[in-house]
Amino acid sequence: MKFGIEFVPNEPVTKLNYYVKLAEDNGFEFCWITDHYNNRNVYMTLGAIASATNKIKIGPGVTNPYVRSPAIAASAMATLDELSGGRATFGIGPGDKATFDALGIEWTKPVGTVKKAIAEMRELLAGKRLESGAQLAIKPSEEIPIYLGAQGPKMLETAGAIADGVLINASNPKDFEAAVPLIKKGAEEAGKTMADVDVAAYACMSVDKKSEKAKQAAIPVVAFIAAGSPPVVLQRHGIPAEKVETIRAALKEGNFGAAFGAVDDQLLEAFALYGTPEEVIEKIKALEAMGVTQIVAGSPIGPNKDTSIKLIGKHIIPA
Ligand SMILES: C[C@H](OP(=O)(O)OC[C@@H](O)[C@@H](O)[C@@H](O)Cn1c2nc(=O)[nH]c(=O)c-2cc2ccc(O)cc21)C(=O)N[C@@H](CCC(=O)N[C@@H](CCC(=O)O)C(=O)O)C(=O)O
Repeated sequence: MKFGIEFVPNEPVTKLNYYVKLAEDNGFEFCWITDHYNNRNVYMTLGAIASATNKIKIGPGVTNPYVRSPAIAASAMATLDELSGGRATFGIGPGDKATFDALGIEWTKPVGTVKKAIAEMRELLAGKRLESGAQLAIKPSEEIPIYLGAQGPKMLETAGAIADGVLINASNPKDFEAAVPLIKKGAEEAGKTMADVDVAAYACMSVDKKSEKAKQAAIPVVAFIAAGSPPVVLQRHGIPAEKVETIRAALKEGNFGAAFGAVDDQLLEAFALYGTPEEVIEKIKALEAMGVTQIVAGSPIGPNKDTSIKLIGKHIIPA
């Protein structure tokens, strides 16, 4: 099993550098930096991380083809690859509607747009010229792996067909029971096998020596995940729509006490990997049995990031 870690660049980059170096020293193989326009710039953050680390693979987890063209993203990734000594990995997804509404960007044909962007990036990163005439003057040292952030069925099939890996915002085996056959279908139709696709559980993770402390730290993140989950996901986990409606309404009013108070064990089991290292190891085994090959420790990571990164490095990664 590979291990990655996700950071949202919503705190000073110098602090992120510290956490990523700590993750590298504790055996994490990948670092994924989220990309939302209102946070610190993903590529400037990655450039700083490249200079602060020397082993961990680093990249956006995930950007999208609407806010930057494939040529601009390819230039950024070739630069990151040079800066990091060949450790660049690229994560791209269709982005989300709220972002594009705020930026006045029309969000059309997400599957087709992502497909085209990945094809153009592969061409550009191989030093080739696009039909448009675009061509990079810088070529990366190694082929940069391209991961697709996906949840929907068509996007999952597309990931299997054209990507080296897929980053799925999910923490429960039921989600991978549904996703892996779609990824497999896409891979096989493209003449690939599942061995060619790194299936990553981009999980809400919370680890602590005390299970209750880990659980409390996961609750706020689970509230937002539950509120943003489509009906198909709620049905998959047998979660009544009205339970999530209560949380959605409370979050909308800014009543975080009521929203977090409505998060119960059913929601925690569905949307988080939480508990003591021993408890989380058991949950990871269940994900592995469903075909997951990378665990990405996503927010909150635990009640205390430092402690949790060290606990994961000491007890979970070697297990
Ligand atoms: C577009 C959407 O795809 P989706 O995979 O479900 O998208 C949900 C998320 O993956 C997407 O919002 C990601 O960008 C969210 N996301 C992040 N989004 C961000 O903006 N920033 C991040 O840092 C980020 C990180 C991240 C990490 C992991 C992950 O899994 C997702 C992450 C969807 O609806 N797909 C459906 C239908 C799409 C479809 O059929 N569209 C047609 C036509 C539709 C039309 O007419 O427009 C087409 O595209 O051609 C499907 O896959 O079946």
